[in-house]
Amino acid sequence: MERLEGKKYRLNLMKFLGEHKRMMILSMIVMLITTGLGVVTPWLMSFLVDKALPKRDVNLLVLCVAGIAVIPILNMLISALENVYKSNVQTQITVKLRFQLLEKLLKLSPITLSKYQQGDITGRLVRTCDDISQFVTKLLNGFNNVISFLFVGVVMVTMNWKLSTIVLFFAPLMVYFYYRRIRFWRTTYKDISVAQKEYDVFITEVVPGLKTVQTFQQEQYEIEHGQELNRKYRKLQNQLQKQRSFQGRLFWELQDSLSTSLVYAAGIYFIFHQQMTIGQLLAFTVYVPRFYGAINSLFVLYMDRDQLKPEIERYEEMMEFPDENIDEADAISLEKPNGQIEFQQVSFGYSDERNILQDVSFTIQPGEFIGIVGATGGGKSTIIDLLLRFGQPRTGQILLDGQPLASYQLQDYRKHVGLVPQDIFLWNRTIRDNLRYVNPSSTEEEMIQAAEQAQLMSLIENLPEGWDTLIGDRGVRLSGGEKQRLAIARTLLRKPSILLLDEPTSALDAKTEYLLQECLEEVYKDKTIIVVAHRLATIRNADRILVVNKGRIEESGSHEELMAKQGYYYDLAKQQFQVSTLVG
Ligand SMILES: Nc1ncnc2c1ncn2[C@@H]1O[C@H](COP(=O)(O)OP(=O)(O)OP(=O)(O)O)[C@@H](O)[C@H]1O
Repeated sequence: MERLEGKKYRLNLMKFLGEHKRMMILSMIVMLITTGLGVVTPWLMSFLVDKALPKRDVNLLVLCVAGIAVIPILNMLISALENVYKSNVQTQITVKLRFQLLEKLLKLSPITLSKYQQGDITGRLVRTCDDISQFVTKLLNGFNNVISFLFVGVVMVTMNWKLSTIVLFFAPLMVYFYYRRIRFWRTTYKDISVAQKEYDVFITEVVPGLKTVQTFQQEQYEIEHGQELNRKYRKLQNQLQKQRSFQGRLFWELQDSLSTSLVYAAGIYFIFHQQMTIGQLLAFTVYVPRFYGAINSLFVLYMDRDQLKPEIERYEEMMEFPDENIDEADAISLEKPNGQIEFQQVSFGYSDERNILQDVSFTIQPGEFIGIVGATGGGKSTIIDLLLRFGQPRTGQILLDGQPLASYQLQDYRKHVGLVPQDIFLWNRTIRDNLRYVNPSSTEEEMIQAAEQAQLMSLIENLPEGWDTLIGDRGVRLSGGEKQRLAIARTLLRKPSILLLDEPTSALDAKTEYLLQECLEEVYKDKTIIVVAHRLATIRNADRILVVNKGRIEESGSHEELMAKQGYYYDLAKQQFQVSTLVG
């Protein structure tokens, strides 16, 4: 299925900060204070050496020493406060990013999402959001560094502009170094992001697949596979960290010692020529590493931004998908459908290369019970998917009560359609909660009625905790047939006007299937029912049977008509039943 062109989505990280103005302002104030305090200490030191000491002014001396002692404590307290604010902002941004992405995912069709691996989606929903929000708070540190850089710069220039000019000598060198390195590291960042995704996918597959792993004794293979993925990730991370810390650290130390030596040499020269005081030189020895430290941190922030880029792109890619579960501007509401469904030359494919359904046309009258059978992979479930509006026909159209399906408000339409899918999904909640999920306002009587219709009551009555039994992940504590009956009861509780059942009884014994069918036919005699089945017994009583093969309707008619035709259906039946008993 071709991807619809979505609007470009760009994550504006600054906007996130803007949305937390109060906290940002507080954080900024705290940062200004801490940066200011950081500048005051060296200034007090120079004051102590140049003014208090020569004058032997005890009061001034005590004041300077007290200031030098108290400022770090104040700094620490204020920084702790700032950290609390920052982590608060970070949590809020994580929640917002996750929620925004979840909201988007819920607007996409399962067909679109089937192109992605589950682990990849979970990774985006959790880790990617965490990484992004962590970076957003690092941006606050970036402001801190800019302020520190400007503050220290201004104080240095005011103190001694000549020495300040010499100090700046190393700045272009630093810019050049980082410029070269950043370009080199960029590829590694991408590889790390891919390796992370691979591990996410592996772990989300291996846990639900535990039964398969153990049955086929592939534990060792999975351990080795997991180790291999981890090794790859660790190797890339180590390589990057080694380069970042070793090359970065080496350059930083070199630059630090050279600039400090130059400051000392030039400073002593200026002192000899009475162009500078000893106190000022002392202050410079503290300011210079702080000045370059701020520049260094800004580059580190830039590198972190680079590292985060693939993650941001992963997030944006998902957000760029156009919403699929939205209505046309003039969509009409649907009070209660009669249930007449018409496929008019419908073609559909999941990818551009191949059509799964080809020119499919049929009409279902209100209240008809339709069976769909055919070879595996022929497109039966795809017909159900289209009826649920998970995809749009590539050509042709589907009508409900004479109107295009797409012209109805989607939420309205889906209210009237009930599905029992082939691949049943149940929540790890109680039986009661699984039923209530589809109709929270249902009464106890309605739930019992749905359970009775789905032949589920015998199960509930035999469970020690009855309705309040927890059924495990995806209903793992239930048998296949029990899951199917619970899924049927759940759908019946919705009281849909159109009932779609995709292999609903494949795991049931013949007697239970018979009882269920009797019940369904009775309850749904005036409603439209479409049942996809491989077992022909399931649809034998249908008003009409559509035989789907390779994306086309090969035959259609009642069981008797199709048997008499001796075509595709007859061959299918021959494989399943004693032909003589059926024809008779
Ligand atoms: N989400 C998807 N993405 C890509 N291809 C898909 C997707 N779902 C189904 N297909 C392909 O579409 C074809 C028809 O699938 P469909 O599930 O409709 O067949 P079916 O007749 O219901 O088969 P079965 O009887 O085995 O359930 C298959 O070849 C299948 O591989």
